[in-house]
Amino acid sequence: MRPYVFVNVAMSADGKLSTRERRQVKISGSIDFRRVDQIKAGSDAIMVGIGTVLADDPSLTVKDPELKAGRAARGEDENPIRVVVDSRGRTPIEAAILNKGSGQRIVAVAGEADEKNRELLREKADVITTGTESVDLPALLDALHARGVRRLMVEGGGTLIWSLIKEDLVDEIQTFIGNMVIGGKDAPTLADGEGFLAAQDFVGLDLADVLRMEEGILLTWKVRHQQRSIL
Ligand SMILES: NC(=O)C1=CN([C@@H]2O[C@H](COP(=O)(O)OP(=O)(O)OC[C@H]3O[C@@H](n4cnc5c(N)ncnc54)[C@H](OP(=O)(O)O)[C@@H]3O)[C@@H](O)[C@H]2O)C=CC1
Ligand SMILES: Nc1nc(O)c(N)c(N[C@@H]2O[C@H](COP(=O)(O)O)[C@@H](O)[C@H]2O)n1
Repeated sequence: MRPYVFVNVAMSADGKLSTRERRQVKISGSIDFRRVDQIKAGSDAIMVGIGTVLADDPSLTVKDPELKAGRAARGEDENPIRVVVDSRGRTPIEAAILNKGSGQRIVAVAGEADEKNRELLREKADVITTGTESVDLPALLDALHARGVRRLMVEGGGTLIWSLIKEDLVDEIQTFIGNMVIGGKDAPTLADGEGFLAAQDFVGLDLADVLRMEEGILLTWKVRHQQRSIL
């Protein structure tokens, strides 16, 4: 069993999540920021890859005091469980995600992670080990479900999202598309990794919603699970 998995990212008009130097870019405005805060507050857990932690040092906390209070009133921690997918246990011990705000943290590592790194991370987070060289994502989602996670938000980046899509583990994709071109063939996109080659492997989507927002557009896609061939 796994949680409902939805991806949320902001991208430029040319589909980039940031610059080729992987520097964080402000793509969306205050209305989208508020929307992201709301969907975060409505999630049981929020997940990012280690690339995002090293590039952006995000806290992934709920920002609005009313949304935090709403979670507390429902008997939940102020923040959803924050999960880093980090095979080698490279999450810096001083990272914002491990230190800012209350709530549980999980660092998901693979079997080959250095034991010293794991020991250090255990001071700040639960460490879940799955897979050998890289994190076994189906097993991780299974472990999160066993801990009560039913709704999982994935904030990026492109490498992690690609793996989740490839393994047919994503149910919904929300993208805010902003009014800028970032460019660069090496700049991260929604789904990096090796990509599919054959049309029958492409992931089919149903357009669930289109919303004009500030100077951009918010698209919501539902993933068609059944129509894909086995990878
Ligand atoms: N605009 C937006 O909304 C957002 C933009 N971003 C941007 O995205 C960029 C970061 O993305 P990216 O560099 O792709 O990094 P990711 O955050 O996607 O992290 C990828 C890393 O996760 C680790 N990992 C472990 N197991 C797996 C697995 N099974 N599948 C995939 N990855 C795994 C790997 O590192 P290892 O082998 O060491 O474990 C891998 O390199 C930054 O520039 C950031 O600013 C990020 C989030 C949102
Ligand atoms: N929704 C959204 N809009 C943008 O314009 C962005 N640049 C991002 N980026 C991601 O949001 C995360 C920040 O989290 P905290 O504010 O530190 O909690 C981080 O992962 C960015 O990459 N998102």
